[in-house]
Amino acid sequence: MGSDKLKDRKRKSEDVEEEVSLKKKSKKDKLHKKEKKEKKEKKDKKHKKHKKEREENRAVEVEEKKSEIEIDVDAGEEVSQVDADAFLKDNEVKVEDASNLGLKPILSFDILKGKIDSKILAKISEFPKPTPIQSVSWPYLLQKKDVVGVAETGSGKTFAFGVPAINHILTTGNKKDLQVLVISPTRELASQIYDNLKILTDITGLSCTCIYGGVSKDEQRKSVKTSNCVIATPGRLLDLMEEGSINLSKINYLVLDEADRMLEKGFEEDIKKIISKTNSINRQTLMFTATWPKEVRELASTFMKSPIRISIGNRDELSANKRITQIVEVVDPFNKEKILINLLHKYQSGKNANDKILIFALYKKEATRVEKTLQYKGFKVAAIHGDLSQQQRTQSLDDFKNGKTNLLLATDVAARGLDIPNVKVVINLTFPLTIEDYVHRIGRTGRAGKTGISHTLFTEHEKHLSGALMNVLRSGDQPVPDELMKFGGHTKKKEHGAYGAFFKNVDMNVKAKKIKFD
Ligand SMILES: Nc1ncnc2c1ncn2[C@@H]1O[C@H](COP(=O)(O)OP(=O)(O)OP(=O)(O)O)[C@@H](O)[C@H]1O
Repeated sequence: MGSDKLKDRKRKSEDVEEEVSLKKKSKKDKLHKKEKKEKKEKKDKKHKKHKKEREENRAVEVEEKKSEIEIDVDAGEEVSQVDADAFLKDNEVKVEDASNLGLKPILSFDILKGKIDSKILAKISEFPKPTPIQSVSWPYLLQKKDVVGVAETGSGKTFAFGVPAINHILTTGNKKDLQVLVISPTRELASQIYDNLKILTDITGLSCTCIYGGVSKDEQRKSVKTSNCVIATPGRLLDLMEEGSINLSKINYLVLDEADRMLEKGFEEDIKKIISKTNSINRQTLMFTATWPKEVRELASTFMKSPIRISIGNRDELSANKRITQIVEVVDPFNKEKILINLLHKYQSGKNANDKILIFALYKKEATRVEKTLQYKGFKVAAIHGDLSQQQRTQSLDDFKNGKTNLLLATDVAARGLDIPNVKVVINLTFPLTIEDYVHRIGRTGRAGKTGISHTLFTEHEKHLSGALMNVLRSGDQPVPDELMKFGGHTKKKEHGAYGAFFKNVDMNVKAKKIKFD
């Protein structure tokens, strides 16, 4: 009997165990099923989302095809072949165009009559004639081609991409959509491009927004909702994208201004993320710059469809604008500030007492120190560098532009693109980290056909760039000082002798550029 009871208890306990195990199994099964169901739902949802996106893109494509106006902007009969050839030769224009369209340049604004919006045309016709980069790029851009435009500093690249951009909104897709995006490396440059494009959007009843960091997001979030055109720096743009305040899916005209800088390490990943959210099917992509190093060309082509490559002046060799007189003085690094003060007295004396001078330092700390020294010596100087608030930066630039101060001390944040009227002299107190930056810095003078002077203090710390600098001097028909030649033909990119390589992402593994000597 005892053993029966034991058996019974054992059986019961086994039953309970089995039941528990069954329950566990069923629970596991249920969980598994639930997981499977959730996974399937997630997959379906993703699939549906992609399908919807594809359909939307296709709809945009169809819509655009329907509303696209064929613009025949070849200057055709209006410019004779002889005149076109002479123009291309005189301006050393190179057009690499795999499809051999061979469009003639637009040599006068009249040729654009009936081909672009009349209000835009009236506005730009306030200039005497298109600049060479405008003449050559407009026919291709108005035919919706991808274009890489390389032309010297101050040669009117902003309207080269800006005029077709605003005309594009008027002739393509839905006029309410956000179609044009211009990306720029600095806040000041974004704001300047905005000022230029806003002239065109205002007269055509369109809307434009500028997006950059250092200021409140609220206004930007609001105005982007009703904008057709956005000019942005990458950081703030990504910020607004991530929080869902801006949708780039209808962007079909994308410009990278200062394109080589935008494709450098440090910006590259951001740019990839941004571009991936634009309309990949119908996007016209443009890259404009004054310097186009080989290192970035391959990466650039991954974002473009059979781009037409236009260069004005011989841009294969890195060269500066020829209207700039380039003076290079080899100096002892410890004497630089004393020499600077003498130079300021020299360039701002007599009838030139009010001339605008832009001084470049390499680092924020250096700029702050030199600013204090200059103030102590009685100079009225404004400054732009990364340690200042956006409000202070904007104020400094405004004061310099409107002549409240005639001295501006800046880091490379002001090297590219800034169009400040009548800068007479650029002084490089400390040489930049790359030769491209040198070309951009000195390009703040000698703009829009004017002449200018650049005065560079070169020290042994920068001797690795002496060869590259000599080439730029030679290609600009400028004398090469004997003291510079003493450094030989070094062309290797390496960290700055005095400050190291902490200015920006400098890839020390990148092979040195091969630069030929005469
Ligand atoms: N067709 C034109 N004729 C005369 N001036 C022009 C013309 N188009 C633009 N400009 C003026 O030329 C100046 C320089 O133009 P912009 O700032 O576009 O130069 P950029 O080529 O972009 O220079 P950077 O390489 O330094 O960015 C501006 O003040 C602009 O208003």
